[in-house]
Amino acid sequence: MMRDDAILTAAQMQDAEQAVIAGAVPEYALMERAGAAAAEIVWRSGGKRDLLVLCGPGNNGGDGFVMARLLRERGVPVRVASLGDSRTDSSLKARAGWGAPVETLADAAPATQIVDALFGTGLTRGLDAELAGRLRQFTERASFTYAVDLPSGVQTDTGELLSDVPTMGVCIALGAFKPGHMLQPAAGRWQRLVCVDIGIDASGAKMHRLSAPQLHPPGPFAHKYSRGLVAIVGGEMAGAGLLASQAAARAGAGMVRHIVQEAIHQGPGAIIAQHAADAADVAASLKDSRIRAVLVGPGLGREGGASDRLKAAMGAGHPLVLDADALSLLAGEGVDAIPPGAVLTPHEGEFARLFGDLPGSKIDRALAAAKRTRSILIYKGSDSIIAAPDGRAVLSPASSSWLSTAGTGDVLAGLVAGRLAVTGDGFQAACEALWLHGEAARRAGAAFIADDLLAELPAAIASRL
Ligand SMILES: NC(=O)C1=CN([C@@H]2O[C@H](COP(=O)(O)OP(=O)(O)OC[C@H]3O[C@@H](n4cnc5c(N)ncnc54)[C@H](O)[C@@H]3O)[C@@H](O)[C@H]2O)[C@@H](O)CC1
Ligand SMILES: Nc1ncnc2c1ncn2[C@@H]1O[C@H](COP(=O)(O)OP(=O)(O)O)[C@@H](O)[C@H]1O
Ligand SMILES: [K+]
Repeated sequence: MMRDDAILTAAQMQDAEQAVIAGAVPEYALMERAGAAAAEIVWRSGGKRDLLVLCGPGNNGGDGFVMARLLRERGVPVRVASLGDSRTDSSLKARAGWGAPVETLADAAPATQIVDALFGTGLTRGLDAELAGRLRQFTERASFTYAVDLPSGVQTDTGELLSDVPTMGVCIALGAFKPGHMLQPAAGRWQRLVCVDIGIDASGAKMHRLSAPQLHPPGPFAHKYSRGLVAIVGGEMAGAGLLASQAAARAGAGMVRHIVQEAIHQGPGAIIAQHAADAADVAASLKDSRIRAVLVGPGLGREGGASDRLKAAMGAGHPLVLDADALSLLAGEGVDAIPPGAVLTPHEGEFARLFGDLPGSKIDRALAAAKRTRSILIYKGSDSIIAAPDGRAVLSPASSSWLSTAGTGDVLAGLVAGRLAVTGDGFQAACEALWLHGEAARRAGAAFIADDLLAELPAAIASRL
């Protein structure tokens, strides 16, 4: 049955649909389910306001015809405009079920509500300019707008906009999310995204939407070491390391040591500053079998002894989180220098420096990089992706754009290290950290700075216990 966080590509969706059809559910029955579920959303949202359904030639258009029929039965004043003939058996059947006149897109008058059932997963190229323009006109004149499965013009598997796509009110994903529902720039093209069950089995999906984690308070016999000791190897810029240290501590680690280059104590008393002037000192500081995670990168710098400090951190044999300057330094050496099993947190620039110009969607690129390095990747951005070498991927729905401020990446890296120390599992730690990061940003509201995220973490964690 439907997992409400599964993400399927167009081809995987087709396979899932074929599996249901092979189980003796006719394709048209699936279309009826899709149309009924989408119609229910329109009904709840727009009630009896006048509605124009725009139908394309394929099964997306078929869903539109089913919606039109069902909403007419509920007393909604419905009109349908189509691009031309319906070209699939199921959509012809749905059109026959509508059984009323069909207008042309050129002649149809606007309406208070618009359903875009022009193209879904079968889109092969952008809408021609005239059609895209007409869709935009209808959308701009309507108060309620709905996209069936995907807004027409969105490439299902990459989230690219193949033609102009107006922002819709509600996007109704059918049966499972598609990559285009999570990836930019498509992911900004609606105000609300819902996924409706049409009875396909997505339990084998390897891609999921990031969901709220289940966290646990420390047990009664917990102590600071049992909860996880994190070491953060800093360098030139102590501020970034401090942000990361506090995030690691607030993520639930029992103790955080900030291994600093300059012997100046900065930051809250709970963070233990440990002076390590050079790489040998760093190596000595990390000779502690109680350490469960080492983070290196935030504030490390790239000059002077930064590279040696990085090597000392990587050589200590503890579970690793590599961020920021660590990634840039490693890019200079080639990806083979990255120890397998680490968690890497590159933004777009760091990713390009490390892996060059990989082909495919952002998901394809993240998965290829995870496989190549045998590491867990958080490929950051407004559509962050967590990828594992075994092909698992978790996609974050767009989080607060206020995160685009200096230091938020350091907070994320600290959260990953903290959760890694607690859980011992890089993939789980990445998922928990990314969710906490987004949730802290949501709670922080507008115009926050990276430090403000730290104060929101206890409440974000408390909400998931
Ligand atoms: N296959 C199934 O079992 C089900 C499919 N469903 C719906 O079917 C959709 C996929 O249906 P289809 O595979 O028929 O594809 P679509 O309905 O998305 O569109 C494909 C048709 O449009 C044409 N086309 C593509 N891009 C075009 C462009 N830019 N300009 C003009 N024509 C273009 C194609 O040649 C093809 O004829 C899903 O998104 C979903 O809405 C649902 O009914 C549920 C069941
Ligand atoms: N427009 C945006 N919308 C949502 N999240 C964003 C946006 N821009 C950046 N982020 C997030 O903010 C963080 C920024 O990290 P990074 O680029 O490493 O910055 P810094 O190194 O200054 O801390 C990442 O987690 C990234 O996913
Ligand atoms: K559509």
